[in-house]
Amino acid sequence: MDLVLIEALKVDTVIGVYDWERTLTQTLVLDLELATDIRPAAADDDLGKTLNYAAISERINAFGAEHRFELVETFAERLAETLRQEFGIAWLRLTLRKPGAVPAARAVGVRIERGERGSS
Ligand SMILES: Nc1nc2c(c(=O)[nH]1)N=C([C@H](O)[C@@H](O)CO)CN2
Repeated sequence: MDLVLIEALKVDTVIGVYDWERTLTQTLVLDLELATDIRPAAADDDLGKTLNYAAISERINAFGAEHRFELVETFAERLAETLRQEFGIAWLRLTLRKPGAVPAARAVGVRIERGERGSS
């Protein structure tokens, strides 16, 4: 199975468990690997036959503006569900980093994989 990639996408959102975090916007950094078969799009040179990484990136930014979760786990899980439903993504790997959350670390976060990854 082939992959469409989105790397180091910055997403502004209200996120965090502490009171001070409920009053401001923070920036998450997302990496996504999205399984698809790129051959139909490549054969016809047709964007309509693949996953449009620009449209998906816009949707992720809108998702960040729409929601105010406490946990990065919740953001990742709900975003994965939304993208799989809306874009028909069979399998994805999502890495979500919250830079600055732990000052001694470059970033902290979660990585999830959802769906069935095809074999061809
Ligand atoms: N596993 C998690 N641990 C923590 C989270 C989280 O979302 N998942 N969040 C926080 C705080 O919001 C932190 O980011 C503030 O700096 C702490 N631990």
